[in-house]
Amino acid sequence: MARLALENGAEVVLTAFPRVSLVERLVRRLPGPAPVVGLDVTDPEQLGNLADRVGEHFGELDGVLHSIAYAPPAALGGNFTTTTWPDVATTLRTSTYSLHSLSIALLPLLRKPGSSIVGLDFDSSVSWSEYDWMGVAKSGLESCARYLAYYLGPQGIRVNLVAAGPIRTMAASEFTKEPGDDFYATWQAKAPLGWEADADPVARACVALFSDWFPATTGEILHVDGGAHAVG
Ligand SMILES: NC(=O)c1ccc[n+]([C@@H]2O[C@H](COP(=O)([O-])OP(=O)(O)OC[C@H]3O[C@@H](n4cnc5c(N)ncnc54)[C@H](O)[C@@H]3O)[C@@H](O)[C@H]2O)c1
Repeated sequence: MARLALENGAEVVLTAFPRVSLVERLVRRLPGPAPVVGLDVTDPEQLGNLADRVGEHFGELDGVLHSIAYAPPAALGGNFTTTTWPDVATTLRTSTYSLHSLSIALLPLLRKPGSSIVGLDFDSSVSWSEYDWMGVAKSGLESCARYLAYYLGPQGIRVNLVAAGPIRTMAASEFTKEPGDDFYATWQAKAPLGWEADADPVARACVALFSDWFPATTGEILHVDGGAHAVG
């Protein structure tokens, strides 16, 4: 996403957790400079000074991408019926409430009217084997996005989600650990357009939602999954 935005002339600031140095190393591979600020989205103090820290780089933001999720292993992987509240709470705080906390923390910097918040979602209209409490968190994320759309709309700020098909990332490997579990192949077979588990179409959809090509769209979930959500 950052690569695509930079290639298209945007300026980008990235947040990093847990290690800023790791993201700074990744940034060196990008086609242009992108400042990095540390952010634990569950830490009220870091959220409280986020606008100041980001503001040191850019006085105004055209958009915010929420690409944050975490669930402890005990909240994933078939543990749904035995997960305890502290693990559920961590999942919801990091993966659901963070859309609210990140958006509100950066609200002073968001251009009004005309800016856009985009979050990454995974279809939560059905339960998925192994996804467990992250599925619940994504349902909450979808609702949170609709409420933010309602409350921020009058300031001309749009809030939308991109529901992506599965992409091979570190986080995704947490719930596709079983050797015979070829979730990706199943998805590819189901999707009318096929599905290469490639992040590029997902990044393109995010950039489109940030652009002025969706000026009247908010509270929406845009599926970028090869069409898998639409077929039984
Ligand atoms: N990989 C997939 O198949 C897939 C599919 C649909 C949606 N998504 C969503 O895309 C987003 C990115 O996930 P990913 O798969 O690229 O995995 P990832 O592990 O690369 O991304 C998760 C991100 O959350 C950040 N994070 C975790 N805890 C944090 C905290 N306390 N404070 C701040 N940041 C924190 C991590 O630093 C990491 O950058 C997530 O919202 C995920 O649910 C992923």
